[in-house]
Amino acid sequence: MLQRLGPFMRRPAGQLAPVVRGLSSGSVSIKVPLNFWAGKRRASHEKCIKENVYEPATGKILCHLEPCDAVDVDQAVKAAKLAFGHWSKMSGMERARIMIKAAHIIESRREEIAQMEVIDNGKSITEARLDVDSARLCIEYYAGLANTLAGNSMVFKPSPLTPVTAVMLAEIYAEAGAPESLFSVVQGGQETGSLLCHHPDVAKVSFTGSVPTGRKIMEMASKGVKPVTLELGGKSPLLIFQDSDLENAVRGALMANFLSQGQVCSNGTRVFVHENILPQFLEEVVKRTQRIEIGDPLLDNTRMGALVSQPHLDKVLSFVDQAKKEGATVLCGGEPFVPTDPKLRGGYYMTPCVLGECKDEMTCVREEIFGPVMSVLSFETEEEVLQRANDTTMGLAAGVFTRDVKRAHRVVENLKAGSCFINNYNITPVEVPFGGFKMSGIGRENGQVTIEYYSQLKTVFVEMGDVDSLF
Ligand SMILES: NC(=O)C1=CN([C@@H]2O[C@H](COP(=O)(O)OP(=O)(O)OC[C@H]3O[C@@H](n4cnc5c(N)ncnc54)[C@H](O)[C@@H]3O)[C@@H](O)[C@H]2O)C=CC1
Repeated sequence: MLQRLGPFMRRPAGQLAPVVRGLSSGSVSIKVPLNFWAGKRRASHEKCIKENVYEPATGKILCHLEPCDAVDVDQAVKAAKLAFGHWSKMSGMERARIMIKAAHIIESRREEIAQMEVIDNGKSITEARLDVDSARLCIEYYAGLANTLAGNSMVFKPSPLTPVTAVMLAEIYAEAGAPESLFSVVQGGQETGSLLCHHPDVAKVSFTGSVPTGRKIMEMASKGVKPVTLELGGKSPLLIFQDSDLENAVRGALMANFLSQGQVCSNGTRVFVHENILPQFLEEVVKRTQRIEIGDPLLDNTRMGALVSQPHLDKVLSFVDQAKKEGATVLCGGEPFVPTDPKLRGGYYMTPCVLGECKDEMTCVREEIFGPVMSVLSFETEEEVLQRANDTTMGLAAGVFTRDVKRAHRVVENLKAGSCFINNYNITPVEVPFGGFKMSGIGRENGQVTIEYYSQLKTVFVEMGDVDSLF
């Protein structure tokens, strides 16, 4: 494993903390370039201003980001175009074999990739392992479909806050035998992103991020009349009826709010609870929220790691302050958290928060916070809660807890959201399409339908007889 981690340089031995299954928080410093095209890692061609990238768990510098400029983006796109030529001439079976090989490599390097993801992103190792599994399953699923279809090449720009693991994926595809530059990585922020959107050889733009940025992406893509897939933000409702299994409803509410420190687009952050069960629900949900183990995300027993950056942590905490000013009650959490381990003191931690006495018009109920903050609201009737649940510009996901099957289906039929969950939340198997209604996006990821968003239909007429001319 350490050999595989060769490119990631460890700090001097004296600074090494006890190793947790190979890596420990604060022990990694990456010196190798993070762009990848034409078969290898590359530095940006100009000596540009390097930006610091911080490890969320410790606040230490993890690596430096060299944003790609127009020349780099052009090279990467041209190389991807060449790769498309090779890939699309291969048989479906050959493409599927390469994808399956990539999935095997991911499986064999699961722990190493998961650890780098934790170091890059700050989420707990338990979640990161599941993420690696879902990446593998996704590739396996589409390998199954690849047998009969044409393939694409892709130039991927990760978030400048988490640049590390996408390059590992690029290396894995190369190792699996994919044509050079089939999957390339260019690093950078909005300028690099807009260069990609405007590049004449980019045929399709797929974007995951916030609604305001998604709007800009769509505008840019429209200049070249390019199709877009947009996976944007949410403010999803979770409806808990009086006849729910309370234990499962509480579990569902926690899963709907606190995975990845609340940085999950589909989170059910507006939790509507029937007024008759509100006190029991709040007591249980607060008790369990307070028990969530916060700390070193590389430790197995940690359930909540660090938020992705200091500015983002500040933003989430300011949402909690704003909620207090607008009359919500902080039932637990919502404070910066400083772990006892000295190496984690500079990390971006907070205690998960439950807000009570929330009202529909409050900022915490209307705006996406993208942090571990659950807003709880009470309701009386099904009709009322449906109207309030749908009263949002977004529509990514929604959930309902009830023992009444008829009610469950009636409610889901009326919820305006792309993914609806009955008696569970945040389940996203790769076979099932995922995407939003309203301003939460355009198009779908996962499932067979996604193929349509990444394919062109071509109709070919072949005349076997004579042309029947009117002239
Ligand atoms: N629907 C979905 O599947 C998912 C949606 N999200 C959403 O993403 C958001 C959080 O992610 P962030 O990275 O903070 O979003 P963001 O919108 O700030 O940034 C996303 C990406 O866009 C790039 N970018 C920013 N401005 C740009 C511009 N003018 N032109 C081109 N590129 C630009 C950034 O460099 C980054 O890579 C939340 O709203 C969340 O709900 C997150 C995960 C999944």
